[in-house]
This record gives sequence, C-alpha cells and structure tokens, in this order.
Amino acid sequence: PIPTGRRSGGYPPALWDFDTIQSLNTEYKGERHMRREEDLIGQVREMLVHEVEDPTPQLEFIDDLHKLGISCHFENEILQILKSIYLNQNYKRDLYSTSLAFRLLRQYGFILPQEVFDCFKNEEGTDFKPSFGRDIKGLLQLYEASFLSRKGEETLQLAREFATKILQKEVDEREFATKMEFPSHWTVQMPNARPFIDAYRRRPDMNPVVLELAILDTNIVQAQFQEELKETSRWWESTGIVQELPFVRDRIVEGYFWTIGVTQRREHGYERIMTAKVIALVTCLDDIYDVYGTIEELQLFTSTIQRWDLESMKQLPTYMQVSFLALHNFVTEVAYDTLKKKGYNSTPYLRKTWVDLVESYIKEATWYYNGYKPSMQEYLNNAWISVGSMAILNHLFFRFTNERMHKYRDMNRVSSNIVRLADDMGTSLAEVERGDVPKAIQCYMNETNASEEEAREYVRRVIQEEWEKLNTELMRDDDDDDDFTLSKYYCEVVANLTRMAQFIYQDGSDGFGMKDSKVNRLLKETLIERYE
Ligand SMILES: CC1=CC[C@H](N(C)C)CC1
Ligand SMILES: [Mg+2]
Ligand SMILES: [Mg+2]
Ligand SMILES: [Mg+2]
Ligand SMILES: [Mg+2]
Repeated sequence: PIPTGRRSGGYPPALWDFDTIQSLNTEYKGERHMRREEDLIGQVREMLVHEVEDPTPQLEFIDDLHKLGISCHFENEILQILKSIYLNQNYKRDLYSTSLAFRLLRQYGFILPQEVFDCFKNEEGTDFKPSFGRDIKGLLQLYEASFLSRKGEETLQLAREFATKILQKEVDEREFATKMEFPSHWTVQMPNARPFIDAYRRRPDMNPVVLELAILDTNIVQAQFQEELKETSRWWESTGIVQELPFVRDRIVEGYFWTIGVTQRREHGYERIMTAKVIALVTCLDDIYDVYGTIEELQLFTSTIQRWDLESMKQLPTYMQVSFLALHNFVTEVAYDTLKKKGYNSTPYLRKTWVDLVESYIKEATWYYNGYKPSMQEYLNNAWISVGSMAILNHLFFRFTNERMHKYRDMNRVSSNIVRLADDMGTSLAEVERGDVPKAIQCYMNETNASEEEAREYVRRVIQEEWEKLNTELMRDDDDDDDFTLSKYYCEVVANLTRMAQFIYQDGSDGFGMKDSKVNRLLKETLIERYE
C-alpha cells in the first residue's frame, strides 16, 4: 500500500490576509453614484427598441450589453426584443445575422430550429456552400452559433466543422485559439466584463453613454461584492480552520470570486456568500482526504459524517473535530434560513450532499492507498461527485427552486462532469505528482497508452459532447415549472458554474490560487482595483 496522510499539497499561502480583506474600500457606495447610474440606465433603455426593420444592430447591442456586464438592468426589454424577433422571424437572411440571431435567441430560451441554416447548405444538404468560406465575419458568428447545438443536431455539427476548418487557416492562430477555448456560449459574464469594457472603449462604434454606464456599474457592483467578500471572510476567520488545519488551501477570496461567475444578479448576495462557504468547506475536506489524513483517520471521519452525530466526534483527532463542527454549524445555519424562507426543513438533503461527497472522497483515498488504477468511466462515475460541484448545486437548489429534485438530475451530472474534467485539466499534474488518485488524463493514458497531449485532446472532445447534453437539458421547454423564474435562475447557475470552472482552469492551469495566473489578474481587477 501507498501510505496516505501528512503530505503537503504544495499550496502557496493566502494572497490576502484577513485585515487586508476587511480594509478593502471603494467610494462607489455613495447615493450620488446610484442616482447617476439610474439616469444612465434610463438613457440606455431608450436605445432598446423592437419595432425595427432590420434587428441585427439591436442583436449586436444586446450581445454588447451582456459582455459589458450590464444586461441584468435591461432583462425585460431584451426579452421583448428577442421574443418579437422569434415570432416575426424578421432577422436578415445572411450568414452573419442568422447566426447571431440563432445564438442569442437560444441563449435566452427562444429555441430557433437548426433548419434556419438549410439555405446556406448545398443541394444535397451534406455541407455548407463553399462560397460562404469567404465570409469571415459570418463564419465567426456561425462558429459561435454552433455551440448552442443539442444532441443530434447534425447541421450545427457541420457548421462547427465547416467554420473551424476555414477559420483555423484564415484567422490569426492565437486569436482563434482563444475563440476555440472560449466561444461566447462558454464564456462566463462577470469576470470577463472589464477586459470587454477595455476593448469596447477603443471601438469606433463605441457609445459614450453605454461606456459610462458600464464603467460606473462595474465600480458600483464591485462595492457590493467587496461587502459580501468581507462577510464571507469574517465567517472563514470564525471557523478557525486556517489555524487548526494549516495544510488546507486558504483561498476564501478565490472561493468568493468563483461565486460572482455563478450568479452576478445583484439580488443574489446571500447565494454568493453561501456558495463561497460551500467552496471553502469542499476545499478543506478535499485537502484532508487528498493530502493530510491517514487512511485510518479518514475512515473514522467518514463514518462520523455518515452518522452526522456530534457524539461520535470525540474519537476524531482535533483537526477533524474542528472541520466537522464547522460543517455541521454551516448546514444548520443554511437549513435554518431555508426553513424561514421556504417553510420546509432541507437538513436531510443537505446532510446527504456532504455524505455523498465524503463517500466519493474515501473511495478515491482507498484507490490511492491500494495503488488501484480505475478505468476512465469508473473514475468519472465517482469523480463527478468528488469535484464538489454537486455540493454547490444542492445548496443553491433550495434557494432557486420549489421543484422536485429529479427534474435537474441529468443537468447536474453533465455540469459536474465538465467541472471535473476542467479541474483535472488544470490541476491533475500537480496532484498526481504530490500523490493522488489517477485523474481523468492519467486514467485515459493508463487505459489506452495515449500520450498526455492525446489524452488532453480526448478530454476536450468529451467536454464538447457534455456541453451538447447540457444544452439539451437547458433548452428543455417543459412548462411544468410551478415557478418559471426560479427554475430559470437555477438553470442559469448550473450553466454558469460550468463556465466558471472552465474559466478558473483555463489553458490547463490552476487559477484557484496561483498568483501569477491570468485568472488572478482578473480577480484583482474585478474585486480589488477600481476601474478608471
Ligand atoms: C465547483 C468547485 C470545483 C472544484 C473546486 N476545488 C477548488 C475544490 C471547488 C469548487
Ligand atoms: Mg485535491
Ligand atoms: Mg480530491
Ligand atoms: Mg479537487
Ligand atoms: Mg483537482
């Protein structure tokens, strides 16, 4: 056996200490700024009109508002415009306009059929007409639209292949590589808003009122995020986990940053703070099982959590008592808030979430201890749970739906598969190096003798296929929701959690606390530095 326990995860210390976090400040809490923002929102609202001959400029405007991070102020107007385009089918029939309309309509729930692209295909319908190969602007939009495909939509598969083949040659390699990794549909909104504002302000068609609103809004929402981060940091400090478990990743700022990708809606502060706590607890438990606990201690810890009783704690080492009690208190706090808000007791479901998580952890720890190398499928059947996304989704579930659990099962699992694969693409080399169960890349290499690059290519293909399944679930328009809005919010956070994992672990790096990463620069811009 390979002894588990008492290793180091090699994780650098926290980048911000408690006092630094608590001292964060910004002038954008003042009434003056709120009034100016309301005035600018009113002016921009006037620009959103839906009785127009050619809706393409409006579609481009909606796309800009989303990427500038301010679309949430114009939700009703945007839905009105898209609904009228969907009903009147009055978008222009060129490749660019059709592709743009297709993507935005589907993203907002108006499911345009893939047949709208038939007029661009050859007589046999076997491919797109070669003449469209010269329309780079249209091809880029067609490429973007292809990421809205559901299972079995061959025309969109054709569209992606047709566009990719030509764009790879025509468009500057680096720019297209970025587009390949982050098509709009896979791009999370809030952490990317500031780079988009930077680009927008240099555009010849930049609208000064829209720009002023985007700049003001990013500073105002940062003030709100900072207050939520301070509250999260006070909780993290109060658990004493950093003192009692010095080997654990101290990443409360990165954990909170994750949540602004999950939901950027101003009214979801409670959900962001709750999710940041879940991420901190998941990370703490992950490091206990992966790095520090001996196999005997881990077995004891797992049975205490399965029994969920405070009595059996005394058999645990102190560091496990602290983390179990912190977890127990958190679940009690959340269940209490849900009871007050929704009138029912979610404790049994939340408990099961954490029991499922640690049972997936002890399975990996036992595999590692026995030197067992699971097949890719066997590994994933457990690892969609052990990555931790289900802990987040199950806590958010009770805030955003009044539904029965089974309705979202497929969507949850597909999202978690992608989160797991993205996590492994970014972290598994270091984890396996330090000593951890073989992750997706290693499992595939063990199973097929493939090289690491071939394994990464395979994982990227699986992520694409999983997104098609996710799109299929997200666009399922069964109208049995007893509360459509809450269900829409839940579907939104599932898609955004997926996007945020791809963002954090982008280009195969671990953005969760590696200070020189692009992710950390965007974190500082979004949470710490004011935007000039
Ligand atoms: C969704 C999610 C995935 C993996 C993260 N790591 C850091 C444990 C925690 C949150
Ligand atoms: Mg780990
Ligand atoms: Mg782990
Ligand atoms: Mg992990
Ligand atoms: Mg990992």
